[in-house]
Amino acid sequence: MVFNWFRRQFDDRAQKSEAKTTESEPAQPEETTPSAEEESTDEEEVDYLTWAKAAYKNIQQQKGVSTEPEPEAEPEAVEAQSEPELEPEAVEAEAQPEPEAEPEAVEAQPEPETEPEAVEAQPEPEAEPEAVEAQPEPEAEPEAVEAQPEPEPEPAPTSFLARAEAERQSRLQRVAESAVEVVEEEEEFEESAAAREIWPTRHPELAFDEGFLWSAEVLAAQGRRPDEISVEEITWLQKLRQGLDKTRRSLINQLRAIVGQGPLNRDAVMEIEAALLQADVGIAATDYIIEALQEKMREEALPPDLAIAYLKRIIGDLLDRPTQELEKPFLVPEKDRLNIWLVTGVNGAGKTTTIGKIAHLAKKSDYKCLIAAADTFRAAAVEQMKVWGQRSGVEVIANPGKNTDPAAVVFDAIAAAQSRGTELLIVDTAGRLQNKKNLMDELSKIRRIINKKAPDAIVESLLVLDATLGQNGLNQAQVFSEAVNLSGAILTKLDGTAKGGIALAVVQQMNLPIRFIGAGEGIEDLRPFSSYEFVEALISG
Ligand SMILES: Nc1nc2c(ncn2[C@@H]2O[C@H](COP(=O)(O)OP(=O)(O)OP(=O)(O)O)[C@@H](O)[C@H]2O)c(=O)[nH]1
Repeated sequence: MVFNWFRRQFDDRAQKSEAKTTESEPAQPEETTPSAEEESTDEEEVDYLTWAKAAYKNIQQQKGVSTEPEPEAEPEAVEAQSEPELEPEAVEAEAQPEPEAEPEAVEAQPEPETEPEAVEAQPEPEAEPEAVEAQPEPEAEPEAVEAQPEPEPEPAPTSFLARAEAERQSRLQRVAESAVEVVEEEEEFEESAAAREIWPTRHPELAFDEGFLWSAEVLAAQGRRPDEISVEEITWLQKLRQGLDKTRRSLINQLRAIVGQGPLNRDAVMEIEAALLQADVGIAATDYIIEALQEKMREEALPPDLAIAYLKRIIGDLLDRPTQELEKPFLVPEKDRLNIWLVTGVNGAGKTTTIGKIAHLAKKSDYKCLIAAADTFRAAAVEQMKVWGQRSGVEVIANPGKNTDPAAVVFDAIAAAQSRGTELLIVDTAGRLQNKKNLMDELSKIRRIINKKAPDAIVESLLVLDATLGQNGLNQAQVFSEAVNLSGAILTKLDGTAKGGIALAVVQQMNLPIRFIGAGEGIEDLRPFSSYEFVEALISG
């Protein structure tokens, strides 16, 4: 059973549920944004806590039972590689991925047959002990399980800010208590003979802390199961949240201050408008959000917490709009068929890095993947692409000559893909903007070659946009959308920018679905875009 990182599900489960969906309606959307009414209650938080503990144990177990070479070795190797000074030989030696290592690490997850008890047991707090006992950990402590659910009902504070602070404090208290339990369990585990054997394979950096709990809540809220969560998913969410920190701080602090004053009024809405514009949400998307808020306010007075929940919902719906039209929440390459993803964008936007990261996801998800290095314009681009190919373990088709015709490289790459049964061919393209006519000619020639040589392929044209450029990036995007029929956008460098709101502008102004987001230079720092996760990372407290 292979985890499909594009679909964010195990492949066989996704296929089964798709089959079920076509048989029996109504269909459940893959991504659901909880309504304001569904916002977390104390009771749900306790469930999340149980969920988080189960996920944490599962992750430790995945690392523990693995008899394969260190799975941690890969990200470390990759981090080391991102130094540009690294010797190509060293990269080659370190980057040669153990092809079996990852799938087996995935297989090492608990068998689905053992899951039903755990899954059934979760929603009922009474059933919790079985859920925890069902974890195949001999040292699961009954005392620890009994000690778990002790949420004291708290006196309802009067203002929103006071209530939020009280909730936060009580939650931190519970997290701290749970962390103690988990640490105690870890200590006992550490003392056992089995643990001494496997201890080095554990993830010392993965702490059961507030960040872990937040990530767990976000995954649980999307219907994910604790037994299918891997350390990469948790660390990615933590990274995303950390990356959006600057945007969140400026946006959320202002929103908090505004909505904390009581039911929304005209002045408050104007202040929200200013906060959105400062986060580079753009005029069109801001107008849309504010109009939706005002309409809701005309219907009913919104208390502060509902106003925030409603705002999250509006933003989530806006981000989902293009994918709802396509009825495809994620961009998933079709198996047993040639998918060609043409990656465009200006120099420096992060195309090469992004292609390397996507190739890595494809490899991890068991796709037969190939890269075409068709940016023949910039001298070092092909070499750079080859380094990323080595990192991800994906072959790069390139033409060794200087200033070769990019369309010829694509022609060769398609031929290679067809003869090898490749499922995903990712094409790197030149990003020069100085000469718009050349760019358009080049891209349309590549497109013609694809249409002619691979008429049955599923083709996507993806635009890579540097989020740190904010609204300026959108002007560049416009040029590319004139040159090639874009089908999606990829936002890079979301880490450390205060302009994360650009995601909303891309959707609203270009009507392009965001397909992936990048939040770092490492090979694991890119994931399929989830509006729910993005909004939670952007607007969570
Ligand atoms: N912080 C951060 N840096 C990134 C991210 N994606 C790419 N970069 C960095 O951005 C720089 C440019 O990335 P490239 O992948 O070379 O960009 P490109 O679009 O291929 O540029 P050319 O090769 O010049 O066409 C590199 O230093 C990358 O490490 C990201 O998500 N976060």
